[in-house]
Amino acid sequence: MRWTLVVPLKPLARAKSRLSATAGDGLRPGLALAFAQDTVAAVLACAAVRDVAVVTDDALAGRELSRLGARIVPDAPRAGLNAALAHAAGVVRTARPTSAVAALNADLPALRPDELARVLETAAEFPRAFLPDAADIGTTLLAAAPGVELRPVFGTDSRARHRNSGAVELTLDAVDSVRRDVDTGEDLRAALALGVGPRTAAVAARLLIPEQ
Ligand SMILES: Nc1nc2c(ncn2[C@@H]2O[C@H](COP(=O)(O)OP(=O)(O)OP(=O)(O)O)[C@@H](O)[C@H]2O)c(=O)[nH]1
Ligand SMILES: C=C(OP(=O)(O)O)C(=O)O
Repeated sequence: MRWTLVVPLKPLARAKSRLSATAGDGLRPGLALAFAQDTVAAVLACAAVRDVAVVTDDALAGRELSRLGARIVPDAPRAGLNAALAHAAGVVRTARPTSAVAALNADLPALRPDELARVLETAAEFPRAFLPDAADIGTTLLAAAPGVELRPVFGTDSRARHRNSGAVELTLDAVDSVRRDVDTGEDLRAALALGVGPRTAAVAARLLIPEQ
């Protein structure tokens, strides 16, 4: 089974607010874009993925991510993350009615295509399945088989909320890169230790080595 992935991204100026102690206003939007670029590049390199739609109203991110090969879906109905994901899943299914669809966060700069492929292969065994984040509190991926509605409930305590919604929790070993979302400075250090993509590495180098 090959998948269509839906990746949500807020406007860069507002993204990654919890990284403000690590990256000032000058660098944070670029860091959020670098995370999204490295995430989308890894998704597009994954053999289990047919195509990627990024849900965003950010013009710069839209240009840069479509250059990588993503389709850009405008953020509608502008009622937050879950409404945007549900809308985008509907849009991609209009084009491909029988597609398996998965939502994946845009803040996975250490993402490895082979690990994503293993997660998607396992998700394909269930109508709906999700992968908890590295902290075991949130969610990095929510998958729906062909013909099954995505019904996303990302946000606070989304691991419990996705479990309560009937989605199957995936408990795989050695898929750390798919679970390693970056919300804080400590998360960024953990992602750097796993090994991040080239765009995040370049911005992180500027963060850690201040310019003269
Ligand atoms: N399209 C879209 N994406 C969103 C929206 N809200 C959040 N996202 C994206 O969903 C994922 C998780 O978002 P959050 O944790 O709420 O925000 P964040 O920018 O990652 O981090 P904080 O600002 O620190 O909360 C990220 O990929 C965000 O860019 C929204 O309203 N629309
Ligand atoms: C929105 C979520 O991600 P974050 O950890 O970035 O808040 C979530 O885990 O449901």
